[in-house]
Amino acid sequence: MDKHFINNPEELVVESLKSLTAVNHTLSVNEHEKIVYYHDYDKKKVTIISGGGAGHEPTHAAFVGKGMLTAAVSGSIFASPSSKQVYTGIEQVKSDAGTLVICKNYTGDILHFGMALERQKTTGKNIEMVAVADDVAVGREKGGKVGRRGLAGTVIVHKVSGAAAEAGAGLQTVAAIARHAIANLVSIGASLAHVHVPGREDTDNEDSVKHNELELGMGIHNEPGCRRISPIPKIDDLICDMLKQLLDQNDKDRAYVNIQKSDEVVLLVNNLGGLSVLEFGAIASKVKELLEANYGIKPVRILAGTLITSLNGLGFSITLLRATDRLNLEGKEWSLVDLLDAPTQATGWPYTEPAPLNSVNKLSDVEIKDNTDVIKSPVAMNKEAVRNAIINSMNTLIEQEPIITKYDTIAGDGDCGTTLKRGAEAVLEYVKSDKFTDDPILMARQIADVVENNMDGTSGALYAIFFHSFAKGVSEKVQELKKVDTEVWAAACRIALDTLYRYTPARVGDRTMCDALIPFVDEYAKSHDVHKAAKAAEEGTEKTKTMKAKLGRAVYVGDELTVPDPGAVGVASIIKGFAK
Ligand SMILES: Nc1ncnc2c1ncn2[C@@H]1O[C@H](COP(=O)(O)OP(=O)(O)O)[C@@H](O)[C@H]1O
Ligand SMILES: O=C[C@H](O)COP(=O)(O)O
Repeated sequence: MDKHFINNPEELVVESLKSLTAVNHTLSVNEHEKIVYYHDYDKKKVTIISGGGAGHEPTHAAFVGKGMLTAAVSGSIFASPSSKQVYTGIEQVKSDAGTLVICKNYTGDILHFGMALERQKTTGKNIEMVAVADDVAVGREKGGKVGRRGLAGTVIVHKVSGAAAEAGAGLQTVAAIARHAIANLVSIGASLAHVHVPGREDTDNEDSVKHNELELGMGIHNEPGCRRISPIPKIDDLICDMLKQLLDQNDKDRAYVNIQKSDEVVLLVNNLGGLSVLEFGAIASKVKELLEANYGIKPVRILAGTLITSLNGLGFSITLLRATDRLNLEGKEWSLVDLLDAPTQATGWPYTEPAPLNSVNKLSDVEIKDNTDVIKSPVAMNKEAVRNAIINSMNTLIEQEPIITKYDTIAGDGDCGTTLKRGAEAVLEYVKSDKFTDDPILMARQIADVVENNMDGTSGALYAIFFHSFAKGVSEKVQELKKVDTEVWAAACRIALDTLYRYTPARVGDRTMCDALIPFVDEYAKSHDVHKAAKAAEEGTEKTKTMKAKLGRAVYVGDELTVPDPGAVGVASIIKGFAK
């Protein structure tokens, strides 16, 4: 997708950096050198500076804050900042205790950060530098002298380093902790598409990721990974493939960290910027499950979120940190998990209350027992007659699904027909099962439960309200009248409609399902004649063709509607089936 609101890359970077100082009052920004820094830092503690190309936000500037980075330097999109920028950044947060420079293992970063480091050393600065290389996608052979790329593990190094510095560790200790973390990190990504860099020509070409394929191990600058996969695999298969790349010790080309189920493992699932929160959440959940199912690894910490992106990259990455070892430095035992748990004011860090190691959920899910509160009917109904009537009704509704879908595609979002069909099929399954009962009160409640559990959207809600109230009405009327006949059904419908009125302002003339339901209930309550009532519903539905919608999505479509309201067609179909 090469559509952007802002196409000037330079403006993008600076304005994005400024946004961080807007949301975090402890930060300042040097716009000219594109440096975000924590201005209240303690000059007696080690400062941590990182940076790199823009386009990976929140990395790095959103990780600036007490307890994490002291400063971050941004280059242009996907390009390293200059050594002058880095030099300035180090100067900006110089400290008596020294500075640790963290960069990702990309040639531009290594050179520019390295040059700045050397220049700073000539001034006598106490300064160290580490380069993060956690990507396993490009194995040893292909990686050659360049080595592994830096991915989401970089953020973990930011955090453990910043926490150690905040705890007062000396520079050599902080650097050792950073190096230890780097040596225990493995990451891999998967992407469905390349990203477009704002301001650049459209980059679609014959090498672009095709619609039916994905790139396993794609880098965060559209770099190739280990292979293309087509067709796109099921997510479970893809995750298993990715976990194998991370954990398979038989793969000598990329077995970088030997992680066993006895280890303390931190899992980071990272959104590369373009996955919906919905889809990303599902992926993160599956990664956790498959890591445990296939490797017996239950992470002691799970981080999930958008931590290092590739602009709006349609993909995700998995990072594992082997956090088992404790480092004994400066007379203290340093735990990577404790350092990850330490608080920070950096707004980009997905802080959650640290759970005790290996804690388990203490609460069990409450279980609602089916219909234990239902009063037993004093009378039985003609079970087969009612079953057949319901079957006729549901089959009629199912037959109408295509036309309802057609109308809702025009007047709504096209899902009304399938919603109703799904509900009808579930009701059919119930009435044909041995759960179907001759107890009218229990039967009405079970129908309501089936509707509620199988229909969603507006229809699902309205039908569930109606049928739960209908069940309540059946219970009241059967106990009052000690019989089961059309008088009871009609009275229960009236009670149900009166309840529905409390949840929707829809009345006749508003172009909704109520244009069929209200005439039906009125006629049925008056004549107890389902055929007359079905006709009334049909007529009410026909009138919706010329109505102006006052409720539902049809309101947005405007006045040019000539089709009947899909919801009303649904109601009329149900009743028509009963009248057969
Ligand atoms: N406020 C409302 N009250 C009564 N019926 C409504 C209302 N809003 C929508 N409807 C009915 O719901 C139908 C659409 O159902 P459905 O597709 O489930 O809605 P949605 O797409 O909003 O979830 C409409 O045709 C109309 O008959
Ligand atoms: O954003 C990417 C890196 O930070 C820098 O990449 P580069 O080495 O191509 O300049």
